[in-house]
Amino acid sequence: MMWRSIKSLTTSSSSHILRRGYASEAVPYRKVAVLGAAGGIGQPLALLMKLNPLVSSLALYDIANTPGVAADISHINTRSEVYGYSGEAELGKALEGADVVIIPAGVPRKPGMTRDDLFNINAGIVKGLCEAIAKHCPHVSMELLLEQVCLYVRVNLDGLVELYLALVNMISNPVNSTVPIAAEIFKKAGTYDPKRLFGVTTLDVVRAKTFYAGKGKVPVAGMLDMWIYYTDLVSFFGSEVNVPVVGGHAGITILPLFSQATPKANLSDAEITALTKRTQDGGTEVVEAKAGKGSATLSMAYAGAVFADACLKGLNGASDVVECSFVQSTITELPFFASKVRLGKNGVEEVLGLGPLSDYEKEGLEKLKPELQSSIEKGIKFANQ
Ligand SMILES: NC(=O)c1ccc[n+]([C@@H]2O[C@H](COP(=O)([O-])OP(=O)(O)OC[C@H]3O[C@@H](n4cnc5c(N)ncnc54)[C@H](O)[C@@H]3O)[C@@H](O)[C@H]2O)c1
Ligand SMILES: O=C(O)C[C@H](O)C(=O)O
Repeated sequence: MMWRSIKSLTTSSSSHILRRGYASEAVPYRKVAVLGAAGGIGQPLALLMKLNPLVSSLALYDIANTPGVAADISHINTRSEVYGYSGEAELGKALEGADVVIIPAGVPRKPGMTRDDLFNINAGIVKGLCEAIAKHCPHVSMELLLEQVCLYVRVNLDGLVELYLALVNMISNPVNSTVPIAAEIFKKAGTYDPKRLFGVTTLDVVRAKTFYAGKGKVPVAGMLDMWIYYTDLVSFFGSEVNVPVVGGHAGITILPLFSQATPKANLSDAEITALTKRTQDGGTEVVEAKAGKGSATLSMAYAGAVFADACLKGLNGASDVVECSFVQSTITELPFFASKVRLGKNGVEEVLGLGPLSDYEKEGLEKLKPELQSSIEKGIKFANQ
């Protein structure tokens, strides 16, 4: 475990924490933990995070099978060091000092199931993991820290002052409920910071972009991105098409805003309706195609890696990073809502508004609210019972 001093934490986003000669001067030390790392999403996500040069240390945790995954991935000659942690007794070590914690732990759907059908199993898994996050890597704001300094700062065995902080990227379904569960667990532990909890809805955006580009006959990714991919992994993630997706992450709560898509494509109302439905049913399309062997894993790993990369860039001081995510929000009457979010050194720097909606999108927005509200309430109730 590599501990960080309070001095290094305060300077980490702008300069240099060098580790064993791997990092360049400009890249701060960053630890990413993946919980559920041996699973269908966890393995390819771990691979993509290993390719990300912003990652210094990669902690792979699962209830079983992580030693093999970690050994395998650790042989890849990229910057980060890889550690495998297996079983609950090792969870604390996996989490300690993490900057970003990604959670793809939990059971996936089978054909005929809704995401909410996963609630009974996944709610308990997420609750347990969030209790551990609250214990081992809670973030505290400077304000809270000054108020309650004794609670959150401790001196480690080497005499260094430690301050834990993490951005939590929740992938486990049903995201519309697991994010509120996490928020309640963190509140109970006194560590909740709404700027640091994210429901990962990037796969909806990824799908909307792909389907829109296909139908609108616009390039899905710039040639430059492809070229950079082969020459410089720093700029691996990126595409030309942009489509915001708002609401939540299940069925009609997924609301792609094709009226705001760029570049503009000439699509009829019927085509927009079909694209909206396909985006909302994208998860089910994969579940049915996999015919009982799980849900989206590879596209989700890509989406999870894109989102985690955005979080890391924000933490490192970039001020122009915008992604859609399901976060605590006041842009509608619902307490959590997915929309464009500007990321920065503190996680969420700004929850961006919805922008101008078409009549079709306004209708979709009103339709999704009752379902999203009830999924949020279900999560809150579960966490407090
Ligand atoms: N947010 C999204 O867009 C999105 C997309 C795809 C899948 N998902 C969800 O992600 C979850 C995982 O899907 P998958 O296909 O990787 O499933 P999977 O069954 O292949 O993998 C899940 C992994 O979680 C592990 N796990 C279970 N309990 C755990 C615990 N307490 N601590 C740590 N690890 C634990 C399992 O051992 C397994 O390795 C599902 O809930 C799925 O619905 C979300
Ligand atoms: O559909 C699922 O169950 C998995 C995931 O939420 C997805 O959108 O692919």
